[in-house]
Amino acid sequence: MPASDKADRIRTSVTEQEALDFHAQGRPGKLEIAPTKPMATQRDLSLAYSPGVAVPVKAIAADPGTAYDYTTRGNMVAVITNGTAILGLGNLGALAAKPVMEGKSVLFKRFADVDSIDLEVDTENVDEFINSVRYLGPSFGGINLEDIKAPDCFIIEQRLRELMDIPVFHDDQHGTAIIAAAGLINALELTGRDFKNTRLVCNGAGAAAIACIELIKAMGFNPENVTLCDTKGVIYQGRPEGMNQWKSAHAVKTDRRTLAEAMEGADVVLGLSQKGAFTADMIRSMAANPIIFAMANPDPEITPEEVADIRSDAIMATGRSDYPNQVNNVLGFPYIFRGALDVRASSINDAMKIAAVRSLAALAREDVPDDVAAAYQGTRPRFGAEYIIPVPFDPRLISAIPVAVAKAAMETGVARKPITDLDAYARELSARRDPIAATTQHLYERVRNHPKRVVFAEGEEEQVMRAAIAFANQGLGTAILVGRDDPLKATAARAGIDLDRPGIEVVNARLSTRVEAYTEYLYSRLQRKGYLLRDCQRLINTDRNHFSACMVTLGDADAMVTGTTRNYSTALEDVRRCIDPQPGHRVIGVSLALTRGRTVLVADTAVHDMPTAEELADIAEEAAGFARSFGYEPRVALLAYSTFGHPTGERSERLREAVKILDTRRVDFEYDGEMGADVALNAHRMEQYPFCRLSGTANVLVMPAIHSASISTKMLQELGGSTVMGPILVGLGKSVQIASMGAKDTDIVNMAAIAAYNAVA
Ligand SMILES: NC(=O)C1=CN([C@@H]2O[C@H](COP(=O)(O)OP(=O)(O)OC[C@H]3O[C@@H](n4cnc5c(N)ncnc54)[C@H](OP(=O)(O)O)[C@@H]3O)[C@@H](O)[C@H]2O)C=CC1
Ligand SMILES: CC(=O)C(=O)O
Ligand SMILES: [Mg+2]
Repeated sequence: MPASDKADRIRTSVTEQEALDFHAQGRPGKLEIAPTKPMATQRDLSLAYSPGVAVPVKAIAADPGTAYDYTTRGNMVAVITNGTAILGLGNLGALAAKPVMEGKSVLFKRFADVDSIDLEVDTENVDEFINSVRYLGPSFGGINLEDIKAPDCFIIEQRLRELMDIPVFHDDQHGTAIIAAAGLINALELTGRDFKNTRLVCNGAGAAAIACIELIKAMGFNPENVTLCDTKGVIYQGRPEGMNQWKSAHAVKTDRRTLAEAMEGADVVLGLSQKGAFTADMIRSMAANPIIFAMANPDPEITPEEVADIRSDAIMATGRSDYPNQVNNVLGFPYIFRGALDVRASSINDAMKIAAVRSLAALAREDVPDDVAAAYQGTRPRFGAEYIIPVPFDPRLISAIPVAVAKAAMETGVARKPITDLDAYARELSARRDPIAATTQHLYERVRNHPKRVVFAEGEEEQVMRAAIAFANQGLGTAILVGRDDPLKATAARAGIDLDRPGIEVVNARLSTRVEAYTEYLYSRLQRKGYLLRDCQRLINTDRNHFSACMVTLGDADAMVTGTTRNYSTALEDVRRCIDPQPGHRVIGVSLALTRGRTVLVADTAVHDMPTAEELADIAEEAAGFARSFGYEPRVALLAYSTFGHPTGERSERLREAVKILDTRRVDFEYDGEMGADVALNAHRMEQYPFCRLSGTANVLVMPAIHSASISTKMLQELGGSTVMGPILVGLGKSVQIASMGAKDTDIVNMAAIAAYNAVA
């Protein structure tokens, strides 16, 4: 497949409206602060606040190191900017930088469980900025400077490093340099080049660019072979205009004056400048097998499609997440600070940065194990031109990079709390990562690689239209909206939604040429169940669930999503009138409960009211199969209020019976029960039953009945802070998902994506 086709296929897009809606919906912005201690009783108040709080105050006054034990300091990083170089958008001011800084803060949390707050300082005066930050040291374990223009950023970072005793790290400089260096090491290896003889051009001579070339030179890259360019062209020795001391340090003796001249015959070009800075002719003039890192955000110096149109021998990377090879500092800052915080480092030094580079470069060369493959684009990546660097969702990053950084900090004497057992530390780190990212990433990427036609049965609803557009825009396939023309158009017009776009189809049941075929099909199924032909005609003409389910059954769509306007059970009955279970399967609902560091699947949350022992065994089998399809190796616990026979009771008997039935079926997954939820989910509690056959805590929970399934998942969601996806329908002969009544557009897209995923052969 030509590279440009591949890039088109992989690239996703979001509309400007979607980006605004995403930020505005619910609580505006992307962050909130949540307490970590209960504040429920008079006693809590006495401990958290006066008088109890005085005790840690005195302890910290006596020994400042204990602030790490008694306050948030040890896991708290400030993301600080003045908005003078926001991405590649330029100087748009402190306030406009806030969405990016909130974004960096949530990435800290999402990827490395580092708590973070954004601070926008409204001054372009270097001294004022330094003074605003220097006194904030007691509040934080680290300072991540962001999007401050060069050369101010060099002075600011240097002075704050001298003034503060916690890590001060300018992400655009060092974060970018670390990732670019790791990608470069791998790209050089793949093209048979080395640090000595490779000729590199760097376009941009600001924060990111200067740090990148300083780091690679520090790692051994031949300085004579590096040409730096800025808006005025090549930075040559003696250039009079647009210079500063940081540029001068990298000025070279050369007759070349323009970027185009510099790039002629170059092996590598790093873009840390602005959208569109590289032309086709420049790329054409580069050496064979050129390495092109177009890292400007949000739009690169040249797109992978444009490069692919010119030449097929390039290794291409951008700063964006929707192309292969994302060279972006998101791969670095969460993990570098994780490691630095965990050893209470006083700074982030060169050894720690180089350790991060090597760790990242090495990870891309390793085989991708099964449980990690899920984070990649449907297919398992292999070290090569389209995979020179891990993706941000790679779950190995959290256990690899912080360990390397912490180790380097200890070796260079900046660790104030060394870690003795680094293996145990690596294991702890894995548990800090929220698994939802890898799960959903895998699902979306698989569908993107196999786009589907999904019918959205309730097409007249505004949130369904928005979901359909998001589905199509994300490259998941074609969204078919079912609805009557007039109300559909009226709702779209009122909501300002334009449905006339690629990837969206509208089908009106009354006008469809397929009505007769659907009616005949439905009548063949229902004629012995008391339905007349005219009843079936009415169902097809007027009921969108029946019409849509028949579309899927008769091959006019691959999958269906419904549920926002009806009760779950009503929608399910409608669908089941048209679609049978998969042969040999039982239809059940599985909910995914995602809590920090852990995912559990709960079944049956949708169909069986009070299952028999036989049905419970079926549910266990269906749920285990579903777990595998999502990349989890199932450990199934059949739950009850009792554990292995105590206390005795009739309800637990059914679960015990189900375990015996599974024994006779010789299934190929781990299961045991009956047991309480505490035993299933807590390794120490499980140890009290050494005969328990599960090799670890359960990740699939079979509930004794629908009420306990529903109550427990809803409690997890409301009280436990879990994200719950589902119920996801499993076992139907065609792929249908039912969203919950009143679901928002993002929930509906998720359900549509799951429906499409299940339709992928
Ligand atoms: N992928 C990633 O992880 C990251 C990417 N970046 C991207 O790098 C770019 C620069 O960011 P940063 O270093 O923080 O910003 P700075 O403001 O510090 O530096 C910008 C530099 O780019 C130069 N420049 C701007 N336009 C052009 C052009 N058309 N041709 C040549 N040089 C140009 C400027 O030249 P002059 O000195 O003459 O004004 C300046 O040297 C941005 O697009 C940003 O998004 C940054 C950090 C991380
Ligand atoms: C990624 C980043 O930090 C930037 O583009 O500025
Ligand atoms: Mg930045």
